[in-house]
Amino acid sequence: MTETLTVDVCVIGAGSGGLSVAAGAAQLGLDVVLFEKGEMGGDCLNYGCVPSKALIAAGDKAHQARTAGLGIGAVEPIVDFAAVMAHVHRTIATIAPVDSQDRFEGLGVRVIRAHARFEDERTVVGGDVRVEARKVVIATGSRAAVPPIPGLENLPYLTNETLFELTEQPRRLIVLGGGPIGVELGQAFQRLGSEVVIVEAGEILGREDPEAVAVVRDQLVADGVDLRDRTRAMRAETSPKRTGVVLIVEGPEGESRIAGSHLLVAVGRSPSTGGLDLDKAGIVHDAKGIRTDKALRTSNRRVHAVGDVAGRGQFTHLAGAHASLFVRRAIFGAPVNADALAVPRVTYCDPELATIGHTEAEARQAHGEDVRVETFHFSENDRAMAEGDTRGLGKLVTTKKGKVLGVTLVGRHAGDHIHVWALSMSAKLKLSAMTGMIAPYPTRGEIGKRLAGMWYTPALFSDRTRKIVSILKHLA
Ligand SMILES: Cc1cc2nc3c(=O)[nH]c(=O)nc-3n(C[C@H](O)[C@H](O)[C@H](O)COP(=O)(O)OP(=O)(O)OC[C@H]3O[C@@H](n4cnc5c(N)ncnc54)[C@H](O)[C@@H]3O)c2cc1C
Ligand SMILES: NC(=O)c1ccc[n+]([C@@H]2O[C@H](COP(=O)([O-])OP(=O)(O)OC[C@H]3O[C@@H](n4cnc5c(N)ncnc54)[C@H](O)[C@@H]3O)[C@@H](O)[C@H]2O)c1
Repeated sequence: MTETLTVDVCVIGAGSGGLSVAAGAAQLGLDVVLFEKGEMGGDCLNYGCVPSKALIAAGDKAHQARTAGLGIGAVEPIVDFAAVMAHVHRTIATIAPVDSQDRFEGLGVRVIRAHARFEDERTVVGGDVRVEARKVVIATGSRAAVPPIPGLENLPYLTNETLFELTEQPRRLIVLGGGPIGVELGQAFQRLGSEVVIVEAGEILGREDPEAVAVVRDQLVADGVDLRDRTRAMRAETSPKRTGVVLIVEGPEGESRIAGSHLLVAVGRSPSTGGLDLDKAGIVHDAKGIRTDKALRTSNRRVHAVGDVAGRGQFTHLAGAHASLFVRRAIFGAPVNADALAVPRVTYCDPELATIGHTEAEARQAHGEDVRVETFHFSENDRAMAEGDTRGLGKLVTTKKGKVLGVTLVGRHAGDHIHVWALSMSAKLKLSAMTGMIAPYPTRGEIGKRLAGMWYTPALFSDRTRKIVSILKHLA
């Protein structure tokens, strides 16, 4: 028998976005229903950020052993793949209680483990429950896009949803797609001892600053990854002995065959809108996701969309930011603007590549001549020298008046050093705030202050300043 609930907020999807909405709304005293058809925690916890970072950490350990240096002898590490995967799953299990049904029920949320869909403009149904809500939030995320490559459908290819279930280490892993997923996981598997080939239709990490990508590329090549840029997959076949896969590709040198024991498809994501019956609720959507305005409202004014499904970027921290915009707008009525968020992104390869705002190329396209770029290399950072790892650089992109348009950092722990720029951009701080900050020495984080300092250097040590100093000297 169907139970009917009337609530304040109905959330569909218990991933990064949906859980943040549900927790926020419930803790503010609202009645909340949360539908989840799969695992609590969604992609990030179960098939995305968490397992991938755990795997990358194991790959990093293997790499450190193999390369050591600074007077420490390198050794070829013994990789116990089953133990590595046990670490991956232990990490998921350790974090899982934060996203669990128990925790959310403890917060007062009614959690329904079922597929949800719209029955009409104001009703959501799932399992044995019909929900009428003042506000509905769609937070159904995204899934790996599978390209229409002839033969692929007949192969046991991997995606992020199946990769972390592997019990045997791939001997030779073909990674289709050189975006963040392909590069992060490709490098991790190579370092764990698999042979990895990355097949990329354009350039790897094509959205990022080419100078920064070159640093990552050099490391991937040094690790032994076989990088095939500007290479398109034309067909896929089972290998002659049926023990693996063969990808027939067209690259700069013409057509060739790449054989592998496994194939990982990582060519982007498709919004999870299937089976929601969005049309019954009058919700406009397309291949990029559900269309939303700057308050994340869909074409049905009762319904909002947050996270990957909103087609505005695919990051856990962005889904979280969307959730907080929803709470501010829909619950407190405050004005919000999802188009104006300063969203950092980090690819957790080694060295890490972190960006916020415009790259240099994007800034030049948007601002023409009104662009200044300062570049500082880790080869001039004392901590990097002490650690014997001077790979990488930072780039600060501003207008000629000093408005920060974007920052790119590539280097060890770059993801931790982009935070200060995320604060600077979200709080719209002046560059002088960065030079006025005392940065502890010696840290890689000093790169932020150095970049800002470089921006002022020409004006500070100019003839005009010298003249002022000379006048002040005589007045003193
Ligand atoms: C390999 C990989 C690595 C990643 N690494 C990072 C990283 O390091 N940092 C980062 O910021 N981002 C990373 N991401 C991206 C990040 O995982 C996503 O941006 C994030 O999970 C999006 O959250 P979400 O809430 O929008 O969707 P999801 O986490 O996908 O959650 C959506 C939930 O909705 C459920 N659902 C769908 N349809 C229905 C329905 N009809 N009824 C009920 N439930 C439904 C799904 O089962 C799912 O649990 C990574 C992604 C991948 C694939
Ligand atoms: N560290 C992180 O924050 C992190 C990590 C992983 C994923 N993510 C999120 O997930 C999203 C999806 O990642 P992704 O790497 O799957 O997608 P992506 O869209 O970022 O990159 C996919 C790559 O595959 C290439 N490609 C597309 N079709 C191809 C084909 N047929 N043959 C060869 N190459 C092809 C594209 O040129 C592109 O470079 C990311 O954009 C990011 O938002 C974030």
